[in-house]
Amino acid sequence: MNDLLTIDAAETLIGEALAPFPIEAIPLDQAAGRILRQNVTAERALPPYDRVILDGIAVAWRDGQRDFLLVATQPAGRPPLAMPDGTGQAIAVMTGSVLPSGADTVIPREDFDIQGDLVSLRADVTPRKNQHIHPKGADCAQGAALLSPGLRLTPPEMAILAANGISRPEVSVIPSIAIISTGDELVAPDAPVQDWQIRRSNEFAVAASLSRKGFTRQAFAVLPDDLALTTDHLATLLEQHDVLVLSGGVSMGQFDFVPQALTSLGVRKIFHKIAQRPGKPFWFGLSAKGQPVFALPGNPVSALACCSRHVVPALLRAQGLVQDAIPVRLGETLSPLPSMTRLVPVQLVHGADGVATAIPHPMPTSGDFNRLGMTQGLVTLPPGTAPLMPGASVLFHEW
Ligand SMILES: Nc1nc2c(c(=O)[nH]1)N[C@H]1C(S)=C(S)[C@@H](COP(=O)(O)OP(=O)(O)OC[C@H]3O[C@@H](n4cnc5c(N)ncnc54)[C@H](O)[C@@H]3O)O[C@H]1N2
Ligand code: MOO
Repeated sequence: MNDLLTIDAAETLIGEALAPFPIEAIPLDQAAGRILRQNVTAERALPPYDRVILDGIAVAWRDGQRDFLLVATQPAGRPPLAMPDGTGQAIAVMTGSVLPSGADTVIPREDFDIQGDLVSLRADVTPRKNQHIHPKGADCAQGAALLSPGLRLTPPEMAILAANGISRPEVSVIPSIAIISTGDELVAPDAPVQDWQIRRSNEFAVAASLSRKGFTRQAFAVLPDDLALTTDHLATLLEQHDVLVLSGGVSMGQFDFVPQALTSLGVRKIFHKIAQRPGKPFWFGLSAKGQPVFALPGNPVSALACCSRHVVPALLRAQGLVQDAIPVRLGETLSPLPSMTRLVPVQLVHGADGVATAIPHPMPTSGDFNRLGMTQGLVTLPPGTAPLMPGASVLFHEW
C-alpha cells in the first residue's frame, strides 16, 4: 500500500496537468456565478458627488437659524443648483440628489413644517452642520482596488461591476464536460429494471456536484463493457468536450476497459490508483490536446467522493478560484487507516457556538450510498494509527 500515490501528490499532479481555462468577456447580465478573471478598480471617486442621503432641504447652516425660504428644488439626476447668497434660503433635495453648491447641511423632512415657501424647524430639532451628506469619495477613491481575479461573482460583486461601468466582465470559460457512465449492468432511472441490473446513479451525483459549483456545460454518455465501442465513443467525446469525467471500468475486472481505451486514444496516464479509501482505483490522464480525463471508480460512494474531493477543486483551480477546504470539528471518534487517507461522509450540525460539527456516516462499503441522503460532504482523515477523538479538527469538502 505504501507505494501508492498519496492524495497530496495526486492533487499536485492534477494541478500541474490542468492549464488555466481561457478567459472570455461576457455580458454583465449573464455573469452572476461566474469566476472573475480581471482586476476591477473604481471608475471614479464614489460617490461621485456630495450625495444627499435623506429627503428634505439643503441649507448653508448658521447656528441659530430656525426659518428658511424655499427657493428651488434639486431632483436626483440633475446638475447641482447653486444656493443663493445670503442666509435663510433652502433648496428642496431628494435622497440621491447632488448637494446644491454652497449648501453644507441637509435637514430631513421630518424635522420641519412647511407652509407655502416658508420652512420652520420644529422646536425640538437642532441640526448639526454637515449632517446627512455622503461626501464625494467617502466610499472609495478613483482607482481604488475593488475586485481581484479568482472571485465568484455573487450579488455584491455584480453590483460593484455595474457601478464601475464593467458591462462585459472577463470571466473564466465554463469547460464543456462529458459525464460518462460505463457498464452493461446499468439502466436509466426511467427504464424497466431486472434483478441483475442496477440503475445508473453516478452521473446524476457527479453532474450535481459539478453544476452546484458552476460547471453547467454538461453532456452525458453511457458506454458498454466493450473495448472497441468504448474506444470509438471516447474518441468522439474527446473531439467534442474540454473535460471527461468517467465512472466505472477502472479496476481489475475482465471488462474494465477504460484505461486501455483512453491510452490507445493518446490520453497519457498521469496516475492510476491512489492511497485513498474509498476511491483507490482513481485514474487520471491528459489527452494530447491537454484535456483532463478523470476516470473515477464506479462504486457510487467512491465516484462521488473522488468528484467532490479531487475533480471539482481541480476544475475550480483551473478557473482561477482556490477553494479552501473548511475545517470542522469531529462529532464522534473516527479511526484513520494506517497507510491510506480515509474519506468519511458526514452530516454537519451547527452548534450554538457557530462551529460546525461533523457527524460521521461511514458506509460499510463504497457501494452503499442510499443512506447518504442526510450528509452534506466528506471529511479527510490523513493516514495514521491513533483514533481521532470528538472535537478534533478535520477538513470538510462539500459533495
Ligand atoms: N480485484 C480487485 N477488484 C476490485 C478492486 C481491486 O483493487 N482489486 N478495487 C475495488 C474498488 S476499491 C472499487 S471502487 C471498484 C471500482 O471498480 P470499477 O471502477 O471498475 O467500477 P465497476 O466495476 O464498473 O463498478 C463498480 C460498482 O459500481 C457500480 N456502478 C458503476 N457505474 C455506476 C453508475 N453509473 N451508477 C451506479 N452504479 C454504478 C457497478 O454496478 C458496480 O457495482 O472495484 C473494486 N474491485
Ligand atoms: O474505491 Mo473502492 O472505493 O474503495 O470501493
